[in-house]
Amino acid sequence: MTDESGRIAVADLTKVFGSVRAVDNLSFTVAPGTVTGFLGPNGAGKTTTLRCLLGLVTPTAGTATIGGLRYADLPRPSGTVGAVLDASSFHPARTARNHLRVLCAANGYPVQRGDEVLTLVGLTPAAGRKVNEYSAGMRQRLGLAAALLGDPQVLLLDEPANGLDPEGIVWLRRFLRRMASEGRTILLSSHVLSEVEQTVDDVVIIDKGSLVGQGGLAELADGQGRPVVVRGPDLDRLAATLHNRAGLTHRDGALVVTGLRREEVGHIAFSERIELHELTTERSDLKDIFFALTGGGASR
Ligand SMILES: Nc1ncnc2c1ncn2[C@@H]1O[C@H](COP(=O)(O)OP(=O)(O)OP(=O)(O)O)[C@@H](O)[C@H]1O
Repeated sequence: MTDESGRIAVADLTKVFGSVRAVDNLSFTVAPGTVTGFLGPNGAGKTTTLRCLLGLVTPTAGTATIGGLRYADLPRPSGTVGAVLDASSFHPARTARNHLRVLCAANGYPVQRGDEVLTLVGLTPAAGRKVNEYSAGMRQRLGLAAALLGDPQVLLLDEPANGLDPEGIVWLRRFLRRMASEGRTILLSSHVLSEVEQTVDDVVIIDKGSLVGQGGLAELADGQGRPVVVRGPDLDRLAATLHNRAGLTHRDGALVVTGLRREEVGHIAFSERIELHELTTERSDLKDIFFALTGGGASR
């Protein structure tokens, strides 16, 4: 797999439905080999963007491409991109195995490919059961199996954690990590940050159709100024040294410093010969970052 063939590029994308600007001049790229969370409140424009990438919606302006090509121009669409937009649209009376056989026949894949993808998603023991007996988590897996039929370089998943129990979320996380480690590009949407926080490397955050943040999780968290927690026997002297350079609070015997990076606090302590027993960056609550960027709640 070459890098460029699996790169997702959304450039100046706008989609207007009547009076609603569902996507508003949105630009971002997603690199192969990563799992990227596409985040935003309900109605932010995530599904519309994914549908533009899949050629299901015609952009009002701008482009949404995979490997530099619009979906309609891909020489082997199902071998390039697999998608799960709605994991409930299966024929209820069909078994999972039969469902995949129908898809294999329709797309020109050998029938055994259906069984291969069922194994990949761990559904082989339930392959002979009717889909209407499937749980929400099993349907998600079946949707993924169908998306994988063409061994695509890119996976686009709309709210894949929906309906999954904690065990299912752990499974999905491992599965997507494996897919990314094979060089695939994974873009998954969610409006529930905590569901994908442990799964994604990078995030693209949108609100009201526009980009409000993009980057690695740590990078975004740092941008919001994560507090630095310091412990040691001489915190009063450190506080006196820092008091006009940073925000300071005392908590549980520690000094909590805001407005300086951990390295800066460490350097100042070192140069003032102040002994430290702990110097850590507080784990930022991504939920707070998300809310700070989007204002929280539904966009429209
Ligand atoms: N076919 C359509 N016709 C009219 N309006 C639409 C259509 N599709 C989407 N919209 C509107 O565009 C906006 C963005 O919707 P979209 O489904 O892309 O958001 P989303 O971020 O995926 O939301 P959710 O998290 O709720 O799935 C919403 O206001 C929605 O009502």
